[in-house]
Amino acid sequence: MRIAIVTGASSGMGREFVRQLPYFYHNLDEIWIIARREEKLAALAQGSAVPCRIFAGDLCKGEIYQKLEHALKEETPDIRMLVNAAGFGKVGEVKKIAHREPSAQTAMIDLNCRALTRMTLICLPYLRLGSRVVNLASAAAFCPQPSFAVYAATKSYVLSFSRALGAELKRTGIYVTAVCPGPVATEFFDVSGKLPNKWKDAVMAKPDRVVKKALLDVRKKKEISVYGIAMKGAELGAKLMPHRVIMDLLSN
Ligand SMILES: NC(=O)C1=CN([C@@H]2O[C@H](COP(=O)(O)OP(=O)(O)OC[C@H]3O[C@@H](n4cnc5c(N)ncnc54)[C@H](OP(=O)(O)O)[C@@H]3O)[C@@H](O)[C@H]2O)C=CC1
Ligand SMILES: N[C@@H](C=O)C(=O)O
Repeated sequence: MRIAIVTGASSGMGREFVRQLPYFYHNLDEIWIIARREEKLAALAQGSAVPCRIFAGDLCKGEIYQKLEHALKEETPDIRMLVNAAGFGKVGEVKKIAHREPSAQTAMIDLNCRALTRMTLICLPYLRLGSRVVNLASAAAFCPQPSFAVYAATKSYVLSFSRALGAELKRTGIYVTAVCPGPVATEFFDVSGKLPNKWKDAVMAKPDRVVKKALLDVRKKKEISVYGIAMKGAELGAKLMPHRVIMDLLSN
């Protein structure tokens, strides 16, 4: 059985991957979709061109992994693609977020880093020649971001992990792509709170476009997928400019 697994499938870019995957992979038997909101997953499954298997659960808790591992052992599928899209951010200074929502920042690390890693480790034995791992990092991975500190740090982890894993797996014909968009119009900002920088509104991208570009880059076996000229500029800027200068710019 040939499958794709998508976390964070109930909204935003995860959902968009599920919608677009059948056009990029014509021979998928199933897409396994993961998130907490079962009703959203059910609605997505209903309109899907490929049968979807729903795994409803919290990736910060153990139960969902047990369900998934059980299903993997039963089916021994060929995972053509794992998309790790589940993630969230919180805007604000570290101390203020800690006061307002004491567990939010460690929960961010649990989901954005720990859960993504755990999903990858569980799926690795089922990846074959030509399989892909697609990790949703962010342009926030390129440089530390005041008022987005923990979030940007988790995304640096995702980018670093993805690149190193990709280097390890390349010889086995498995390719890893870190997707690094700037702001994308999804439910992300309902959870994260108001954008820290006004210019981000001006470069807000549409999720279907970001995901289409990501899937094209995945096909090309690209290590990093960056959507749009503004974020390509941000990537280059973070390579050329001292991060202290960028952090000062972001703070103003
Ligand atoms: N939007 C943006 O500007 C950008 C987003 N990203 C990254 O892209 C990824 C997707 O974000 P995006 O689509 O924008 O955001 P959304 O908020 O639309 O989607 C987040 C997804 O993660 C799932 N999720 C959240 N918490 C958990 C949990 N504990 N267990 C299981 N699933 C969970 C949500 O489902 P549910 O609530 O049903 O569990 C939802 O499906 C994230 O990693 C984000 O950091 C990167 C760059 C830019
Ligand atoms: N890239 C976005 C989040 O990941 C942002 O900078 O708002």
